Amino acid sequence: MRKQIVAGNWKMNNDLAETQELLSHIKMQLVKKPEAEVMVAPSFTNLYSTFEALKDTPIKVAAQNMHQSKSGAFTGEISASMLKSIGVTTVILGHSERRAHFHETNDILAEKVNTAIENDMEVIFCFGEELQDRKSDKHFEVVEKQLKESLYQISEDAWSKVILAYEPVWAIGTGETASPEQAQEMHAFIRKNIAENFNEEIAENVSILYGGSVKPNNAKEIFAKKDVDGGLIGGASLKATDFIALVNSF
Ligand SMILES: O=C[C@H](O)COP(=O)(O)O
Repeated sequence: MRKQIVAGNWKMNNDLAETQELLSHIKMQLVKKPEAEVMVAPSFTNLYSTFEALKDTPIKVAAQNMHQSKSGAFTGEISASMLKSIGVTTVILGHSERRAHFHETNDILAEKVNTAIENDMEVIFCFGEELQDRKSDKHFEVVEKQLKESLYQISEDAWSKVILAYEPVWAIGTGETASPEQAQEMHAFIRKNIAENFNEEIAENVSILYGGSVKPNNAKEIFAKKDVDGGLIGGASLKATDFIALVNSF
């Protein structure tokens, strides 16, 4: 049975004090044990304090990125072992903002995925088409290429460490959401593609999150779709009441 997950990607928002405040509101409002697995991904500077603050809660902490190399002369970068040394064992890879602004290609992402798996880390692998891809009816092709070139090199065993996050770029931070039907159609395509390239069991067990302008007023309908196992949330995860509403949207 695959997991339902709500993950908040805080992106480059919130300093230390703001992070502490958001965390205390989230903790206060999380009154019942969530049915879904809950995660938050703060900035690197707030990772350790967030990890410490959430120690006694069911909320997991994820990093927003990681370098593919073990160590070395990579000024400004963070390695898998650095994350693990502070207790963080989940990392978001392939977010469209990393692809667009930091030139992360499918090849680089394949290396990052491999490094994370070698380090026994859990990966939230993000992918999704741009607006022109959808307009020209290339969205399935683009998504398949992203998966094939960055993820399908992993072993069957490694899939237990993978969470997928389908995020159509045209829906991120734009207020424009994929319709529940569009999300379901793509998630079903992804699951079928995994079954064809690996097997049915892997395809059935992998959680596929949707991301892109998910808000408390549209989450229930999207999360109710058969192949949508939760969401990777940007903007709405920065407000405790909205985030908790999303956590309770199943
Ligand atoms: O990682 C989260 C996604 O980029 C979605 O962001 P958004 O909810 O602000 O559209």
